[in-house]
Amino acid sequence: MIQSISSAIFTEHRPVQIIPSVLPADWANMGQCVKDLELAGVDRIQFDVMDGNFVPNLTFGPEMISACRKYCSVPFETQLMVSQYNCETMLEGYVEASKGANGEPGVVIAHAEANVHLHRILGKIRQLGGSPSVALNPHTPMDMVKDVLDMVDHVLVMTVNPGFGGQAYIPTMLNKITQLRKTILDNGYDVDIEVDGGIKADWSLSQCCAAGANCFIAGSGMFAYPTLKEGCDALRKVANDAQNGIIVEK
Ligand SMILES: O=C(CO)[C@@H](O)[C@H](O)COP(=O)(O)O
Repeated sequence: MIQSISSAIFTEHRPVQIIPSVLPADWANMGQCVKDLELAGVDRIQFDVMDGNFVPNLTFGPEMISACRKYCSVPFETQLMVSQYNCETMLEGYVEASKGANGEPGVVIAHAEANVHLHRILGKIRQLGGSPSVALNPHTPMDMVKDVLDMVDHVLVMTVNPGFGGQAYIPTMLNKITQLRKTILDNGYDVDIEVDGGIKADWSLSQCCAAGANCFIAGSGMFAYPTLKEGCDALRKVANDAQNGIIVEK
């Protein structure tokens, strides 16, 4: 692994956030897992919500996520990899389940491809007391969300096709991240960029950070370490280095 010192593309950096996906956790001990993740120093915890329809896999409902709330106070986020019907009918439950320990807004992520009425869904998340975010599959261009950037707190760029953990990072997403960050900066929006899928404490995270992402979701890239703290620290170090111009080359 060669490291080079070069300037990151953007000089205005937003705070780095390390966000584990709980897909690789022991689901029979999820309460203990979110507690351990909090102790490891993560900024937020992501629950991958899959409905067996929008993606070919089935995971957590709002009750399961709410049941974890009493085990930690770190904020939650729910990525709704669900069809429009499920998104609309269960939205309130997911907004509630995502809320913080003191009722503060949790991040609720709607997929651009799943929702014909994306503008309405994002507005509803805010109205219900959530922090709205929009996710883009690898094939979806950033133009698809250009006109909702004023409504969201985050945009999530998928760096794998959604549905499963442990897949290989898709490096061609870097251009989309750069374009998004440029559009956000040019318009003066207050929006974080999240990346999700195959993100590890190596060139994958480093180059996404240099392109303008500041929130890093990692499943296998976090749980592969002997301890969760080591995983969290390794991811954070690569991100901090990248923001300081130390970019890891492939
Ligand atoms: O949303 C997804 C997959 O659909 C991601 O959150 C992955 O679950 C992250 O896992 P790794 O790729 O980091 O193992």
